[in-house]
Amino acid sequence: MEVKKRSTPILPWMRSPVDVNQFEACALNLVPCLDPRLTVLIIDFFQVRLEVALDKMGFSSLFPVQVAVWQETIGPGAFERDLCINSPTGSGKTLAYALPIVQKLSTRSVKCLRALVVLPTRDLALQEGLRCRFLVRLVQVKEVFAAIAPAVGLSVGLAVGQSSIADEISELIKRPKLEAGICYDPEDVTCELQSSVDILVATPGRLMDHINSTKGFTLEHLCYLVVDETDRLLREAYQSWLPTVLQLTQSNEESLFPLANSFLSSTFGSLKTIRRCGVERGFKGKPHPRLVKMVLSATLTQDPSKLAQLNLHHPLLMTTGKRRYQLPEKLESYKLICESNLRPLYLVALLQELGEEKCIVFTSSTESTHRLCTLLNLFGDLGIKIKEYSGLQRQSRRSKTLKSFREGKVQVLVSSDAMTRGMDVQGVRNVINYDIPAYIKTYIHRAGRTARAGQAGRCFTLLHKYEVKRFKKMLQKADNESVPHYSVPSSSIESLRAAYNSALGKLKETVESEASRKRKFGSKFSKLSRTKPTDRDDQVDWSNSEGCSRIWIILSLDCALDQLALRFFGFGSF
Ligand SMILES: Nc1ncnc2c1ncn2[C@@H]1O[C@H](COP(=O)(O)OP(=O)(O)OP(=O)(O)O)[C@@H](O)[C@H]1O
Repeated sequence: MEVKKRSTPILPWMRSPVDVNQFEACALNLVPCLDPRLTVLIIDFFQVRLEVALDKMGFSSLFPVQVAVWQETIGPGAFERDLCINSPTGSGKTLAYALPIVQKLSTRSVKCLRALVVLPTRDLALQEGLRCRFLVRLVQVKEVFAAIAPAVGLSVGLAVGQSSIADEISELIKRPKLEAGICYDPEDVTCELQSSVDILVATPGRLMDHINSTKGFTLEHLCYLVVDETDRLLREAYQSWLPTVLQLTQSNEESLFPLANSFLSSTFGSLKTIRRCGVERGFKGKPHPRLVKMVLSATLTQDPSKLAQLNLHHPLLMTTGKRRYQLPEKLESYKLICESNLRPLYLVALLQELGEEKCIVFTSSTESTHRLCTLLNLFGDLGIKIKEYSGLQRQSRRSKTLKSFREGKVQVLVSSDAMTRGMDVQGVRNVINYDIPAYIKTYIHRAGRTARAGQAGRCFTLLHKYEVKRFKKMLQKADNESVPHYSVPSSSIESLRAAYNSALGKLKETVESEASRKRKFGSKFSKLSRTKPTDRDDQVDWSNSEGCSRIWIILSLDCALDQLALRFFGFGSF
């Protein structure tokens, strides 16, 4: 009997997308209308100004998705429609939106906040793993803007809660110079506050903090809103940031009546913002003032109710190929079948085969990341530097590890899903799924840490024979019908057995001593929990009793798991 496929409802505009595959990379000197200041290095010795643009970033051409978006923004499309961009990991989505925005703003005369890029994050310490992956992504996005924006006189800011809110405010808002000895009216001072940035990359939590409490912070002049990692961002409300931003940027009546507008501006100052007007299909020739939106992901949601929240204007879907999920073109996927209890052994044999190539090993939880990394380091000298990268570690430690990995001082990172989205580390040749990912989206984002920017890469998944069917079905969703089998020579496995058994013995001791340390730390922690919070977005809210009790639960759970692993040393946790 033929099984009927369940069809997911899809929005009408999604049925006729622009296929990014139709576009070819384009040399920078052939990109139409590209501001020359963005392609050359400007050095101004007198003002000690060094501006780094695309050339200096090592970019000589635009990638297909960047060309496609350029066409719809600076090219004939002229930003007439909101864009939904679904393009594989590592295909260059960041520059695809950064470049047209910077080009468009390059002619602005007054500095004010005109472009906002929002990326997801979590505010609770329990979800630190998720926070850290997005924090890295946020910084990367800011760096892309910061590499091109100064060349045309624009400045970029970051609002993520890494520094104190006071420091962030001083970076984002310019205060008027006040002369000593003069008494100023606070209202006058507030009126004089100005934005120090044209473009802001922000997390929803910190954005809301600035909207609610930072004097001089306004979205009144916002022209461009980018929602990166859209599917993740729309999954949660994040303090209702989206309805708030949409409401604050709604075109008000006066922008439809230029005379009223000029009256207001002459009364209240020289700066006025008239939202873009476009005469478009479906608007019966009426101007439609609006904020331009660009939403992006490698796994863009097709859920109508989620997309409706964005209030998109005549949206245009830009996607790669026919399938919703696409893997990078030069990614090779392999499966490696082994018994569950021998997985560490197979992993070590595989790592030895891969030699010094940069590699990320993904596990399904922070706990198994920790144990696996500890075990690998107890194997004796493998000749490979292996480090843990997990949400249970301090931010400073993670940053240090990531730096060493980028510099090639560490070859293997063992990570939970803390690194799956957005992380861009050059030269990662291999990704290994030590635990099979639960969803195709997770597979895509994990595998997407390699084979970036048109480079080749491999993704290995360790599987028990009973998992093969599920794995195959999952990869079919990304049009990956056959995943070749990768075999490790049995001689390699045999030669590692003795080292494995000894490593397991040492792991038992390590786990025991860690468990007792954690118990001690736990009692200290209860005293600590009464200390005062410093910054909401940055740290755990210690005053929040729910936050504290949740941390307690995770610590006790971790101790319990340690106990369990010791008792049943069949390594269920691996
Ligand atoms: N035109 C270009 N020429 C050369 N390299 C580029 C170009 N555009 C982007 N890159 C590089 O490609 C890599 C991937 O870019 P980016 O992080 O923007 O991809 P992405 O599509 O956002 O990936 P993900 O979905 O995983 O976040 C980066 O290292 C970036 O520096």
